[in-house]
Amino acid sequence: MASMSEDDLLTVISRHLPASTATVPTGDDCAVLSPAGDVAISTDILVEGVHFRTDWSSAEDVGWRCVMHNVADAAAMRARPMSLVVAMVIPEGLATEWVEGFSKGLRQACDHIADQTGPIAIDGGDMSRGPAIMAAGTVVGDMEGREPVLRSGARPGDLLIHTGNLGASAHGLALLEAGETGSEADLFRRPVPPVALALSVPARAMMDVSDGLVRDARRMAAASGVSIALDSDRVAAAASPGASLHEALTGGEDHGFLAALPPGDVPEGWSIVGSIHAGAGVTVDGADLGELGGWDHFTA
Ligand SMILES: Nc1ncnc2c1ncn2[C@@H]1O[C@H](COP(=O)(O)OP(=O)(O)OP(=O)(O)O)[C@@H](O)[C@H]1O
Ligand SMILES: Cc1ncc(C[n+]2csc(CCOP(=O)(O)O)c2C)c(N)n1
Ligand SMILES: [Mg+2]
Repeated sequence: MASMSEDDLLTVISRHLPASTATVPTGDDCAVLSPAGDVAISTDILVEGVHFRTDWSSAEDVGWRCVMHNVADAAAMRARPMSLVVAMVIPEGLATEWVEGFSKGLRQACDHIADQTGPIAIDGGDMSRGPAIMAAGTVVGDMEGREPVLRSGARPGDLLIHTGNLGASAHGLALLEAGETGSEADLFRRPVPPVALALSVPARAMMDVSDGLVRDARRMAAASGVSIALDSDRVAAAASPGASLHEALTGGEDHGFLAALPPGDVPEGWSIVGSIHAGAGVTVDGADLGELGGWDHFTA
């Protein structure tokens, strides 16, 4: 690593990135994009020791997550994820192979998303030395003429629906902490947000679930000025097979989608987990949950 210049490292990284359709792709001071509609933009950081451990996740896994955490935010607005820039902090002594593997993971995730919703590329980034591995992705989403779906659109009478691997990441984390393996550990390493389902759902409100169902539902309830009633039987039925009810209610990082849908048919791939009412806050089976929460970086 010490012998590699920044330019050499960039050459290694670039070799693995997906082909771009950007008007000006990576390589200049900025990329230039030509979206069809309004732009949705969001950013998400992964920090070694906080979001991943290198003994639990390969470099490819971390690259994959960097893309998935970001594209989920774009899709949650009903924007088609079209481009990412990725800024990295690389500690001294980190093998070039790790950075190369990370780039391969970016590519694998972009290929997966491209298969679902169309082309997406890494159109730039930045690198610096620093004390721990960090990767900050910034996603650009193309609204393509659609109206954004906000957290504030839920109305009393709506159904609360979810799609994704609810609780899988939390269960996977528990498996890894116990030194065990399993399909949820794989989903922790490589979450798969169902972005195509988010882009097509006729929802009134939507968000990706990053900090846990209850905590994120509270955010939707607050933004919409409504109360959200979660039904534990329905949550358990919607949960990822190995996940407990507690993991489904409080686990984060699955990056599935939570949406408020006007009454009617539930689209394929989505499950009802609750309902929207007048009032405030979130209940489970009618009970106020007090502090039962989810992930908070500053109190965890
Ligand atoms: N440091 C910051 N400066 C400005 N805005 C911020 C900052 N951190 C968060 N925000 C904004 O606050 C809102 C809530 O942030 P939060 O990180 O909870 O978003 P989120 O979508 O729930 O997270 P995730 O990326 O895990 O899906 C977002 O609109 C985000 O852009
Ligand atoms: C090593 C390790 N320990 C704990 C966790 C759990 N974890 C970290 S951040 C987060 C919530 C989402 O954060 P953000 O909103 O920043 O995406 C969760 C559930 C992990 N992933 N890795
Ligand atoms: Mg989000």
